[in-house]
Amino acid sequence: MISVKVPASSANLGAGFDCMGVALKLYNIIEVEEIERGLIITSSPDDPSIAKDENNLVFKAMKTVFDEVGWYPRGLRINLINEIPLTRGLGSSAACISGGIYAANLLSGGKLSEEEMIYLAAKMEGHPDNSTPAMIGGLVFAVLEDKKVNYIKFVVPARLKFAVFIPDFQLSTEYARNILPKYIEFKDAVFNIGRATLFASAITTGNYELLPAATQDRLHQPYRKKLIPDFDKIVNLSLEAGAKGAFLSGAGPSIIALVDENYEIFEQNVQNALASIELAANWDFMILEADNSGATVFSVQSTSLKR
Ligand SMILES: Nc1ncnc2c1ncn2[C@@H]1O[C@H](COP(=O)(O)OP(=O)(O)OP(=O)(O)O)[C@@H](O)[C@H]1O
Ligand SMILES: N[C@@H](CCO)C(=O)O
Repeated sequence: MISVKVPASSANLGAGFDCMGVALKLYNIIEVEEIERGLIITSSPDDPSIAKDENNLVFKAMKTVFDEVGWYPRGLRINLINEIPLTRGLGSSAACISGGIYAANLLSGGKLSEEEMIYLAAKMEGHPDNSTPAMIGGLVFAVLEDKKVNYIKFVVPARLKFAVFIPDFQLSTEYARNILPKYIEFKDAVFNIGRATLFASAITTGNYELLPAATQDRLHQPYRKKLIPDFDKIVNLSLEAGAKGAFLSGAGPSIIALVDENYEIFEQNVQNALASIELAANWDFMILEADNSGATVFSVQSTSLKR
């Protein structure tokens, strides 16, 4: 059996719609082994929305690899141990896709290169901003081209923390993409190009004082925040508590605030604020560091059946 550990991820990071994302230290484990016949999928904790047949996202990702390399297991057992909350904007689908591709490549003899796996994952997800950090870790700037992903990975220092607010409701990426406008105004495009560029420079040079300005967005948040009644309250309480910027995580509904040093004081301020204001949803709150490793092998016992 092969066990693969794959991180959660947060896409967009404010202005970088579909091109910036970071892996986070919150993980799913995907255990796979070849069996004599059939497909057996188990999951813990279980969730009715997790398919146990060929429609399972991990299986579908694995199958893209088997089709690509022309090797198929006789049968397959997949066990999923899920820590990443589903459909909350923390890259649960990208973890399934990148982790499934990574596991299938190991099971089928490691024929694909890292670049090929990154491309397959981005193509399947439709954009590379979750799948690439889930595959290789770090904070990634990435663009999906015709046959490859062009990307740069930045190793995030432990000093930068990601305060994650997760509500008790789901918002599917598909729905949150469908409500976006087909066209945007030229001035809004200019607004975002400036902020995304500033963000990349600020993050890589450690100039965190620029982050409150650099995390502003006009491409997706103004439309999506209407689906998240507490959005402004959470962003404002984070900034008042000392965050260096706060934004929607991926397609939402989770919200992330960036925190530099003094994160214990920030955490205390946020807990006090959460206890004292009225919110429409219940929000879980946790402080995470970036994961700089991406998908990794957790353990390998035997791989595939003898042929
Ligand atoms: N552990 C899992 N096992 C199987 N399928 C999963 C698992 N986690 C997520 N999925 C699938 O992915 C879907 C959620 O994907 P979606 O893109 O809507 O949200 P997300 O990836 O959590 O958020 P975002 O892309 O904004 O970060 C679920 O409905 C389910 O079909
Ligand atoms: N960039 C994507 C991330 C969600 O998967 C979006 O915002 O729709």
